[in-house]
Amino acid sequence: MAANNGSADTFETFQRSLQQVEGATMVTENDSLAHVMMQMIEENRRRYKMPANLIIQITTLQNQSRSKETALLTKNIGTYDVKMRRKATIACATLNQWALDFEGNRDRILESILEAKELGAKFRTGPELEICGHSCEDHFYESDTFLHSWEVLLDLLISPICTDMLIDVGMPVMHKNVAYNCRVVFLNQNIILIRPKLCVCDEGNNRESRWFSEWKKRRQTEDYYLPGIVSAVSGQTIVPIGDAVISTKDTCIGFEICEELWNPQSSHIAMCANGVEIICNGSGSYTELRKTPIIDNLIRSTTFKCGGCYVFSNLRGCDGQRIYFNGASSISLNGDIINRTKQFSIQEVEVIASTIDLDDICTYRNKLRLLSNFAAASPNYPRISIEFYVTTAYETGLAVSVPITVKYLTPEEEIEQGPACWLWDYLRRSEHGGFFLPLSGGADSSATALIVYSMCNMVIVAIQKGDTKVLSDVRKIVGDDEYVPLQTTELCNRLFVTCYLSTENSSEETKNRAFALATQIGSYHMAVSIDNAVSTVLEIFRKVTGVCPKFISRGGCSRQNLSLQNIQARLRMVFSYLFAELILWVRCRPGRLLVVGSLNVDEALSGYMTKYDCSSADINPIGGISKTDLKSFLKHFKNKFNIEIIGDILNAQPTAELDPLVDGKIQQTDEEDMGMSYSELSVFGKLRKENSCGPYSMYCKLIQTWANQCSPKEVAEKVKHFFRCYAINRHNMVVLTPSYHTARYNPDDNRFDHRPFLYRSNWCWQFKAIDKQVELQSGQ
Ligand SMILES: Nc1ncnc2c1ncn2[C@@H]1O[C@H](COP(=O)(O)OP(=O)(O)OC[C@H]2O[C@@H]([n+]3cccc(C(=O)O)c3)[C@H](O)[C@@H]2O)[C@@H](O)[C@H]1O
Ligand SMILES: Nc1ncnc2c1ncn2[C@@H]1O[C@H](COP(=O)(O)OP(=O)(O)OP(=O)(O)O)[C@@H](O)[C@H]1O
Ligand SMILES: NC(=O)CC[C@H](N)C(=O)O
Repeated sequence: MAANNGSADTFETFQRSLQQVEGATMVTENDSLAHVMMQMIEENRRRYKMPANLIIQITTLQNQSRSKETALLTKNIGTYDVKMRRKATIACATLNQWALDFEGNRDRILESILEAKELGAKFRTGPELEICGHSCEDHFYESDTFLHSWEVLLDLLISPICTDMLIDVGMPVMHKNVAYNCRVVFLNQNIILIRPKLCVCDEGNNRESRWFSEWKKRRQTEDYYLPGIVSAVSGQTIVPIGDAVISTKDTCIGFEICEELWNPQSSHIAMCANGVEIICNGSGSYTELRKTPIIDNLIRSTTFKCGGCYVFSNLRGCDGQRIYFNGASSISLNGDIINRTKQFSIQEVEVIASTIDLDDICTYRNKLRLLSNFAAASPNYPRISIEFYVTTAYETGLAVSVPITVKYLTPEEEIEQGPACWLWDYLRRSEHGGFFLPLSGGADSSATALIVYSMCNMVIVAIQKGDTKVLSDVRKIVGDDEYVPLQTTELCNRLFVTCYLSTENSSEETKNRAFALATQIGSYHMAVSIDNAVSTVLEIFRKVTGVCPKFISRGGCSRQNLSLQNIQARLRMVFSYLFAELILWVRCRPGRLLVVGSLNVDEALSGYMTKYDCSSADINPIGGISKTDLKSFLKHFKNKFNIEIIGDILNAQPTAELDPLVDGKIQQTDEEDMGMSYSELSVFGKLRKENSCGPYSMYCKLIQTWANQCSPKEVAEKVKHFFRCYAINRHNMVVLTPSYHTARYNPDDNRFDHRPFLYRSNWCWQFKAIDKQVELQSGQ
């Protein structure tokens, strides 16, 4: 029987809710308190068309104890606010997608949706272009890429995993023959909105405007005609495409796509001023040293200035390019970061969810008088309204997420982890059996070896944490279905072959250092003499020409000297490829190894390298890192992993060891050969690329920076020498081994640093400008 004005089912639900409230006592149908409560429930239900269970649940909040009956009754009006609080759980996915891997991408998206549900979220957002992958590049010209993206979306629409959740995915969409980079928002098989990117990114490694146009019609939508395969399922023919926001029954959600956050006129400002409470940013932001705190600060300042919740969902992984997406997705509320995924991880799918009290946004914004006044005058946003609640009915027990303190990785830690993750993705995706590295015992190849070791360490940690995907990948790589790696050094031995390739000019010191490092990290190490090969090549030359080149120290000229150096260096490359191809065959394992190169930024810039020697490999994890940053990394690694030999490696003078030794001692040093120090090279490299300095402006900057150590004339000579070497050797950049993009000083000609490779190397006009300045300075 119903109690008074309440229906029987309302009363029962009320009873059940009370049972869940700690300290609450049971009530009978004729109980006076119950009577009042039932009246309230019914009234609220009528007035606000709210589901009964939601009202009951919130109402019982006030009913902690029957002994407080009077207090409760007098607080009836007050209960009103409590009932209206809106707590929403929002999920943000970080996914390791791969360009054109539609199947894998779909599965990872589904997994993330499942995880989001398990975390109690009613809304899930994901990274930019997650369906097709970010680095499809000129595949965005192909209609197949659009077709297959719709096919994946269809799979998502019909998947039972996706029901009763508002979902937002990233994919390319062609509208009126124009390609847009979009978010597609759907709910229960219906597409709610297609939101195209408003400003595309052409900075750094990004070339988005090559494939996508910006949606220029601000605050406008048009009809998008759905492909037949999607219409058949959703029953919709047209859906809105454009710059709009979504109104649910309880909040308003808006979208930005990656670069829009960086836009000085970000649309989140107008959206926030229009009452949009949750803004999702699906991102494809690649990593660079020291970049992550910059992104977090942008996000934090967004919600600090405008209030609201900003959900930044980034990609992770090497999706087929030199860049690495590092994850570090975050959820920010009213100026604080409240949740965040890891920066660098080999976990393919990582979902975070936060519960936020949306009323905290109203309160925060209401206090921002500047925003409120701006908002009062701001024009309206087109709203797509849906019959859906993002807030949850059973919210009383939901704890809201609180601000967290983010601990940022140091640049050294970024070098330890970023390239290691990139190598891991490259290895498993290219289906190789491991890596081969010519290990000289010098700083560069040793740093490279340590990055491979770091990769093995991350794999071990992930497996110990129960990551079955990582375990199955390792098993595939080593060709053993039963294999369970237990220790980093043991895994390193399976995945990593190092080789010291000596000539008569190699010293015992470097040989011993290479051996010691290999032993300490556990790599499968070999020491091979290539002297016979060098003499055989020279003998062929002698037979053909009748002469044989000599080192300067043995009476030859510099040309002969150089050729003798280059033979050794280039033969090392030949042997590296031979061993990489066959060493797994020798070890009775299937497959072959990837050759890893270890040329650094400064050598690339100055041209202190032999074209097609060990600088030519399959991939290079340190090709975008300067010697200065590499040395700090080595120091950090020594302390963190306790690898003693790194100390000796750091103390050694960098040397190519291509000139003859005298009494077993190294005569040649890199810095003497190059005529500049590595620290000077780091300065030149940064000014050239990051500050876009030509010779003249570099000189002008350095006469100030180096005022205490060099005269203007000396500065001029150093700058001129650098630019001469750079101009003569720029051709090397064209054939640079693909390397992990690390920093903004990267000289990679193929993607990041577009320059000619045939220069007038005397820079006569530019150098005259410098000379004039030197004269002026000297006359002062
Ligand atoms: N503008 C241009 N466009 C296209 N190609 C151009 C070119 N200018 C020269 N070339 C060609 O490029 C090639 C350059 O000669 P290449 O054989 O590379 O060698 P090269 O540049 O003559 O000398 C290599 C230098 O690197 C040093 N090195 C070598 C190996 C290892 C290390 C170490 O640090 O461990 C140092 C070595 O001591 C020497 O000083 C030649 O074939 C030349 O004709
Ligand atoms: N004896 C060697 N055995 C194996 N590889 C070598 C040997 N000498 C040179 N290499 C390869 O050639 C690359 C270029 O040599 P380079 O001297 O520039 O680097 P490094 O020896 O590692 O470091 P550093 O410049 O500090 O001496 C090395 O990184 C290494 O891969
Ligand atoms: N994909 C993008 O739009 C990149 C945006 C931004 N400039 C970044 O580097 O993170």
